Amino acid sequence: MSHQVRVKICGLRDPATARAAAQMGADAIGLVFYGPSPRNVSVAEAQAVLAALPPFVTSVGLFVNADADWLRDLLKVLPLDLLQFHGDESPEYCRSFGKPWIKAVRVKPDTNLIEYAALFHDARGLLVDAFVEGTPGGTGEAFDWSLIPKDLPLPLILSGGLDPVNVSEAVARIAPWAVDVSSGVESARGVKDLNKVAQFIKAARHA
Ligand SMILES: O=C(O)c1ccccc1NCC(=O)[C@H](O)[C@H](O)COP(=O)(O)O
Repeated sequence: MSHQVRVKICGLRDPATARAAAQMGADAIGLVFYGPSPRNVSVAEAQAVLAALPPFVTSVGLFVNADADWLRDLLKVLPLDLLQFHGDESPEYCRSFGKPWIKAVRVKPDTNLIEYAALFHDARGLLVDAFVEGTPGGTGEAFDWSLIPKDLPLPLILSGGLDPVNVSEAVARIAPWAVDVSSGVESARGVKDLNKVAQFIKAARHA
């Protein structure tokens, strides 16, 4: 039996937008903790977003080679459900926080996703994203989906350049466990457009 694809809206920064995205049917929301990103949030902003979420919506924190002590301290004051690692983190680092986590892989033509899945075997899923030199994520760029093997042994989260127009084809072709979007539902970098969020969720679910 096929599952209904889960939808994660990434890079939310304020409580009203996060709550609206959840009410539109988002299964998960992502909070970016990466200073150079236009979607970076402070601890206080993240706390406000979490407080505004209805139940059964997964809160995901995104990190890029974050200092382990800093992240441990963050988790004492921010009850994130899931950690998403976007840098060069090792499997040992990822599992050291005692929280469920997923690993992002930025796919190049020679990337072996089966090897990544073996290396990060205790991740809850593998998020595949476009490789863009110098930018660890949220680029709005897609990659060649034919590089994704059909027999990946971890739940696949497809991201990279998805938008309300291409997401239904992506779901139909790849059948991922979940889709993840940021730029494709924005009106400007870091500014979510709720009409696009609604269109994206509808298109993903009706693929
Ligand atoms: O969104 C960011 O600015 C970001 C910065 C650093 C690491 C990861 C980041 N985003 C990660 C995401 O989960 C995005 O949803 C994913 O990369 C897809 O982004 P997009 O192509 O813009 O939809």
